[in-house]
Amino acid sequence: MHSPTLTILAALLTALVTAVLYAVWHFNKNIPGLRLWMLSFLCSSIFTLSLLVRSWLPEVVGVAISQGFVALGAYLCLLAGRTYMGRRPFSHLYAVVGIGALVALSVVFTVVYPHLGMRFVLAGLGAGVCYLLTARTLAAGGMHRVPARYLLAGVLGLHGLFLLLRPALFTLGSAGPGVLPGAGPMALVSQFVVLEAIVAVVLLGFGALILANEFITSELRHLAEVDPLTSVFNRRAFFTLLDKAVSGAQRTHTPVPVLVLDLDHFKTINDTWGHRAGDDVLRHFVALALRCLRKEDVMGRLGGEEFAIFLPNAGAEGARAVAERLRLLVESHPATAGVQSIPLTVSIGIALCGPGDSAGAALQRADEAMYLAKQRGRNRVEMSGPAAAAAAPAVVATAA
Ligand SMILES: Nc1nc2c(ncn2[C@@H]2O[C@H](COP(=O)(O)OP(=O)(O)OP(=O)(O)O)[C@@H](O)[C@H]2O)c(=O)[nH]1
Repeated sequence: MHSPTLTILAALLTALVTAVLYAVWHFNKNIPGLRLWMLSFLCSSIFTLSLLVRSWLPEVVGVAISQGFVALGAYLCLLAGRTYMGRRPFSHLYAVVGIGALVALSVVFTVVYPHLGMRFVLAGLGAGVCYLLTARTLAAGGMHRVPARYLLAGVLGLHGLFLLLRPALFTLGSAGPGVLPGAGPMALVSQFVVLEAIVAVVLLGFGALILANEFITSELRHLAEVDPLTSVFNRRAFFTLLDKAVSGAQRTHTPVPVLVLDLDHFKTINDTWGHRAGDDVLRHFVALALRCLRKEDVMGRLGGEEFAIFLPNAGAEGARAVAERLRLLVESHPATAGVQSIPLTVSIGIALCGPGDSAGAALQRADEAMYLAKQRGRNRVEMSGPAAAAAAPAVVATAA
């Protein structure tokens, strides 16, 4: 295909991708880095447009615009990647100095020592390094969390490498028999370079959209699974996770201890200190509880001031020890409302979810054990029948 036709195609596609990213960003302004992705594509659009009007501009102006916007676009891409990954942005001073130096050198190699090859090297250098750094930034972390990020990192890495190696292609092309652009190997190289740019624009545009989609999906999952007040799992998500843990444990015939925890006299706390202080107490309680748990233990809020925990790798005795530690920690760490402290205690029921048992039934038994703890004076740990037997010879109930 004729090179100018390819350039027009590249300009149209880049403008289209920019418009799509703008629309997505307009309705999802909370997606980190999306505005920067969009601005990066805007720079690429200006660059491709500048190629189309190049013959009407003084050469030095065309070169300065191209070099400036290619480098700025790549830098914004790097910033977008870092923002998406929650990394600190660079000082923009480095970028201003770097881009300014690239543009100045390009002008030198246009006006003072005209050298097309050096201009290609300069254009590829700044942008190539930025794309490679973006690829490295996106590839950091765990692949299992956001696999699509790796696709984008791969495309960015290949594009960055191509930009760095591109001058070699032109050297090869100019060594061929037809040295004029538009004929012979040089024309083929030019077409290949524009084709690569078109493919890169489309893939990077898709990559940015996939990232945006991934972010929205994980936000929705978070909203659907996590209790907004305490940031532990909500009732539904806790049940799902417990069900999964119970099915896994039944295959290995290891019972899963389930704890139901209910704050004592929470209504009085609300009535005395106000609902907002009550909310703070709930968060304080969760923070204390998490201090007693291991990484694999799961905590959820069943509703109000009632919570549940399951401990996948603890037996009956281990569960009892955790519950007792938690009870003591809560008792010895009152919450605070301003300078005053709010005394706090918790009643805990434990049940074991063994082979042939269901998550719902185990939770029900743990709930009954928790009510027994309430009846027996609160600030206690009680185990339901089979769990108590499994924890023997430990004393069944612990008085406050
Ligand atoms: N601050 C706050 N209070 C809540 C929330 N959810 C439920 N509550 C309150 O928690 C209180 C629960 O009271 P009760 O069920 O009587 O239980 P209790 O006072 O802890 O008594 P016992 O459980 O028998 O020790 C009610 O006053 C609810 O309004 C919440 O998200 N924030």
